Amino acid sequence: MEQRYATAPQQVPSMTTEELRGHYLVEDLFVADEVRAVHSHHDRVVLVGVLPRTGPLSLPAFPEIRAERLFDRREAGVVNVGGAGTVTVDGEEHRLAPTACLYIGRGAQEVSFASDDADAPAAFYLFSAPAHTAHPTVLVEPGGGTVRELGDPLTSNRRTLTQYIHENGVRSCQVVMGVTTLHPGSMWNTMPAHTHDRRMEVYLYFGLPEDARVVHLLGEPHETRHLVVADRQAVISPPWSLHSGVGTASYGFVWAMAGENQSFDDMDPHPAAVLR
Ligand SMILES: O=C[C@H](O)[C@@H](O)CC(=O)C(=O)O
Ligand SMILES: [Zn+2]
Repeated sequence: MEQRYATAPQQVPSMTTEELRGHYLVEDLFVADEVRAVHSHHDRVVLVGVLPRTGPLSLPAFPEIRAERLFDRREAGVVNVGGAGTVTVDGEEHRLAPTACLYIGRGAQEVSFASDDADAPAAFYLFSAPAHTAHPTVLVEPGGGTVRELGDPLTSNRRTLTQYIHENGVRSCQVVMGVTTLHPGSMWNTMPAHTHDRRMEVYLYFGLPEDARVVHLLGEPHETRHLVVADRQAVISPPWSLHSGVGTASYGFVWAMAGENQSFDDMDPHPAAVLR
């Protein structure tokens, strides 16, 4: 488990490109036949990437959190950003089609992952946060959550946002999670941009062609920086950072938050004209 300690906005102006990427970009979460984990100390979120190709993979113990199992004190949302596959939680198999979401509640013991087809392997993305109680493990089929249509083709930001784990959907302690997919020809996400100082957030970009990139904006609204992001890379947004991006091709992303509240609309807008 890689440790990413929390950062303050005052650090951002002096960071080089490499430093910005080292703090906020997760480049290699999905490696064939491996389980990779990154611990962001912003709200103690753990990101895990699991890419089972030649056989099933089990979720290991992570000594850094001093627990026998990841779910001893935690919950997680899982979204499959690869081909179809299966997540088995304490003997119960859950089949995840591409972009399906599985919530795993506190107390789960044995968790394993498998792909249907080694030539189109599943890619399971876990977003885990500390949990004070156990909510039931629930599967949501692709598009099965609360759907919001956002943006306009004229501003190149027409997109479909699906909330899976949220206040009025699958229950959790902290995790709020969903998937946004851009319509063909639309390239901008989350513009106008926003911050939510009560929650951190992570975007995992997927479905981006190999030679395309997303230019992702971060930082305080009056002091923005950018990261050039490839497919299946994640960006950590501290609560004080905006998070928005534009692709050189269209794409989707898994967004997930944890923190003080689960109120999706508790956000402060920052129109384009105020950004610096
Ligand atoms: O706080 C909410 C998150 O940033 C995302 O849900 C926004 C998003 O997916 C979008 O505008 O497309
Ligand atoms: Zn947000």
